[in-house]
Amino acid sequence: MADPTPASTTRPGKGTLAAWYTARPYAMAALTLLGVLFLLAWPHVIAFYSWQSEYYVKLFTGAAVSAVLVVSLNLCMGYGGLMSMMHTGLLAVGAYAVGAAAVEAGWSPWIGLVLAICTGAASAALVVLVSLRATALYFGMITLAANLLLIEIAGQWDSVTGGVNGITDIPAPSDVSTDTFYYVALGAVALAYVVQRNFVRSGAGRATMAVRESAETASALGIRPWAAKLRVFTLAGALGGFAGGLYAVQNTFVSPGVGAMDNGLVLFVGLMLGGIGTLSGPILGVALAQTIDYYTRDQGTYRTLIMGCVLLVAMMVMPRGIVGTWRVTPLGREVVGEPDDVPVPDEVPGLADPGAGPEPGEGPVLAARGIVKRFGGLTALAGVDLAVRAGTVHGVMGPNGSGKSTLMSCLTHHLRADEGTVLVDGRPAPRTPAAVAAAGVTRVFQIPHLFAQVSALDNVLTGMYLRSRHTWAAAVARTPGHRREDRTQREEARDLLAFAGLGGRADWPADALSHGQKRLLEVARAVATRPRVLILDEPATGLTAVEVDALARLVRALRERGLAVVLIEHNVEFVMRVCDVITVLDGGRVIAEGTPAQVRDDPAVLRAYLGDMPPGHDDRVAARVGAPDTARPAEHTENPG
Ligand SMILES: Nc1ncnc2c1ncn2[C@@H]1O[C@H](COP(=O)(O)OP(=O)(O)OP(=O)(O)O)[C@@H](O)[C@H]1O
Repeated sequence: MADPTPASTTRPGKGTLAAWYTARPYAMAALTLLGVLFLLAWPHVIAFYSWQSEYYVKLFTGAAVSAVLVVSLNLCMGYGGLMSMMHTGLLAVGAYAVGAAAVEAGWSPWIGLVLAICTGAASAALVVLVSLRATALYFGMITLAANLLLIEIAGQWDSVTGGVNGITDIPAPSDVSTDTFYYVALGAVALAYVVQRNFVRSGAGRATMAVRESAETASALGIRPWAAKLRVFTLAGALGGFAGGLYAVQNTFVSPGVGAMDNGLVLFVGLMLGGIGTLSGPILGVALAQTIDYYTRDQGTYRTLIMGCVLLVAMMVMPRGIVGTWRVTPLGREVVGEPDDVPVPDEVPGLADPGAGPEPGEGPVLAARGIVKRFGGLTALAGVDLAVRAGTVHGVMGPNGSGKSTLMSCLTHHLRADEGTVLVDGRPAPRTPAAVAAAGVTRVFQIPHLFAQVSALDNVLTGMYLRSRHTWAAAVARTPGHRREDRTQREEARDLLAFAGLGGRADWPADALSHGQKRLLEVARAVATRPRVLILDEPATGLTAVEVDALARLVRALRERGLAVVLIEHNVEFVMRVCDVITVLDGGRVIAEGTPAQVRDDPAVLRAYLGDMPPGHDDRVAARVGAPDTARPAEHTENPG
């Protein structure tokens, strides 16, 4: 099964490798089937060979419980980018939930397992909620503190946890033999794997990875970083609690020692050895780590040392882990189609249906009133007004450092203006960038902000996050409604890519595209949000003539469908070609506004670009601003801002 994050790609080609690429899915399926059959047959096989078969079945059950826990760790660290040092704590929380339910309350351990999932999720959610503003490093430290706190609570809360002695004699569910429980644990691993896979392939999973890559970009697509973190860590907590519940049932006891940090070493070894951020790697890795742990069981204090060395070597020699490394070898690479010429469609269905929020009225769809922005002693914007109307391409020009990007950041609330207001449809814009995007104002940054490791298609699908009508729980359960929506979104994303001239590269990782293709992909991803205002910050930089044409076609198509496009651009020819209105900034002030023809001949604009010059030197402007006739009288609308 291919992971959603292709590490490296290759073309089908010819010869032996091509034959291998054809045979590979079958070979992988056969290998997986063999592995599954071996695991299913294990209790019978070992009963045949050993009189200690129950011990070995329990050993495998323990490994399965660790596999559930490592899937949980992979979800938050690999896909969510959230360092967790509290996974042994989550194991303990789940184990105590089962212990307390079964021993203290006398409930069935099965009910205890449900309770374990809930308490694991609640503990993880609480940790995220108290660390919303924490950076990655501090988040890791907070989880470490949380783990210590959980162990302390377990040791002190005698009436529920049994204090330092813990809870013993947790009854096994009736009629469940060692072998049956082994199969239950195997089923739990399969369930955890499916939950993980469905989540990372859903819109919520793509949003999680978007936040991991860049919270700023994710916000511009309407993804709330805190919500994405809360979601993935809560899901990881639920799986961690589930693993803890299984642990308690298997071992029939739980004590504060279960949460001890050193128990987590085997998890980290498994995660790094198998391949963090891959679907199957961590499960394979934890199986290997458990095997090493088993064979070093008689080494006393050296056992931890050996594990530590394995972790170190794995990280130094194979930082991608076994699965990650396999996937960058010629044999394991993801095969993508040749970049064939997919015809450019005349229509993209989704484009005709722009925008969240109310219908635009007569007034500007996006407006700035008196925006002032200072960086220390530097006034980057000194009272800028801007009014962007639906169905227009509004250019924003100005020399370097004139404040264009700062203005865009203030419009989308990526930066907070010191003075002034931003209005969307005449009403004050929401406070956060994600909420501004949700209100229909999307932005493409000056420096490409793509999700490099995922495919072009997945990048565009990430842009559709806001439009999903299904919850992440529906995505994890793969309900029929969610599957239908997924199919429709994929078709639309492919159409959009084709419309942007990237039809043949939908399955390529974004990283493998040329600079110009990356810019176009970013625009396509922003269009996928179906904005009503699309802000493009220097989109034509570094594009070839063909790519500039594709961009111009896209921009015109958006205007025809009633969108407002705000275009910051230094490519004057491009601006003159596609813009209806142009605002020119200089020194943080609006110095001119009008049609391309008006702005082109404006003396203030000429001065801003060329400095003061003697009369009659307007011909220099023809080269700089692209004016065919510089002798025409200036008719400009000056706005001193
Ligand atoms: N985060 C920041 N901290 C300090 N100064 C900043 C910051 N961002 C921008 N500036 C300054 O504000 C002024 C306006 O910068 P801005 O990037 O908005 O200009 P621009 O017109 O977009 O320029 P360019 O065309 O080169 O991208 C510049 O003097 C810049 O150095």
